[in-house]
Amino acid sequence: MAIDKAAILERLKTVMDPELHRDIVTLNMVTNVAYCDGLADITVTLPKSAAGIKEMLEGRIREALRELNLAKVEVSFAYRLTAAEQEAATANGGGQEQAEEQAEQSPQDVARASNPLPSVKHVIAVGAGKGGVGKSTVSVNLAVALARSGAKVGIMDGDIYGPSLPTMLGTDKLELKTIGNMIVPFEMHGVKVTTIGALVEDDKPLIWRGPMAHGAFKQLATQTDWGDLDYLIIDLPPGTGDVPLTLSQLLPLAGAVVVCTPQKVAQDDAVRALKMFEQLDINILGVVENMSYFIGNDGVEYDIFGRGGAEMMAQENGVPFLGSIPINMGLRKNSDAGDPTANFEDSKLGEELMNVAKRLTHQVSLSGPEDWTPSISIS
Ligand SMILES: Nc1ncnc2c1ncn2[C@@H]1O[C@H](COP(=O)(O)OP(=O)(O)OP(=O)(O)O)[C@@H](O)[C@H]1O
Repeated sequence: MAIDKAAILERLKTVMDPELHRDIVTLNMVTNVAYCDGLADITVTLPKSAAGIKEMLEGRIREALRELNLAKVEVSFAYRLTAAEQEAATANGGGQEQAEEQAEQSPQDVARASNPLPSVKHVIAVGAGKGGVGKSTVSVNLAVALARSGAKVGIMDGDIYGPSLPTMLGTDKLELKTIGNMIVPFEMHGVKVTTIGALVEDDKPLIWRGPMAHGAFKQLATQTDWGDLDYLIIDLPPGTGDVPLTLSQLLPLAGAVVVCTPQKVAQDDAVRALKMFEQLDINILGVVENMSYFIGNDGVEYDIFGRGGAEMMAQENGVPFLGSIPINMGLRKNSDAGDPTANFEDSKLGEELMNVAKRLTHQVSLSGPEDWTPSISIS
């Protein structure tokens, strides 16, 4: 068998990242492969925070290349700094050169260089480690809260496997319009909305293979006529799959919000989502604790799932906490009825939702370059 760079890359595609369960080539971690006369030289670039998996990865790489019978394999590691780490290195004096040397092209660098949505100021992804924790509910209510505060807001159903936005925003009976090859977004509750749900038949199972998922997501994001937006919220599918990877390479993000319920099992999955965003070089804007507590008819607050669990998880992982949303029957009913505006007529719930949005805009203002000031202020 002829050995060349392509053959080495093929073998490296069998090496999986232990956290993300995807291969290191697809994750863009293999930043250099050189081969000559039986000697292979491989460079793997990791986020600094993943330095601990270096030995394990090296072992897996050597194992994967064994069947090529190479005379010698050199594996070296480089580390990618987050934007905050690069700034800190520069501020510490003399660190810039080192930071530049270490900074490889991350998926977000690629997205920043070719931003297909320059009229959108801040793209915010909303993700969760697992389904059913209220990711779509939080996405919708954040979008409406931001719009009620005067911002121009769009929301996109990136949950291409199980779109909930048509029901939650009441667009399910509406017909999608296009002009030329551009989708005209619905305008509901003060928010521009686009969803894969409008492009496929109801009740049809949505099965996408990797490249199809990539194409559907890309088309929805870039072929919607968003106009000027302050915020574009993207409701991601649950877990750590193809879509976040596509997103990280496609759009420069202000960051990601991770939704989590308080239970320990939900926290473990949310930590996986945090790690995924970190590895894709996506800034974490914060964690939202959904279904935090329940207020009974007796007015007593019941901590059904262990209120505060997600906040503690956020603290332990050094990421901001954006606030708690209670279990609320009205919230569920309004979601089913496609009427999120009604959530803001309940003073306690409305206040909680507005507070989460306020903290989010604060984190966004901290996340970007200095000229990225948020265009609204929520009091
Ligand atoms: N705080 C809450 N109080 C009451 N009901 C809620 C709350 N949050 C979510 N729900 C309800 O829970 C169900 C699941 O919520 P949602 O669809 O937002 O979850 P999800 O994490 O997006 O799920 P998936 O990713 O599997 O689509 C919905 O019926 C929603 O109305």
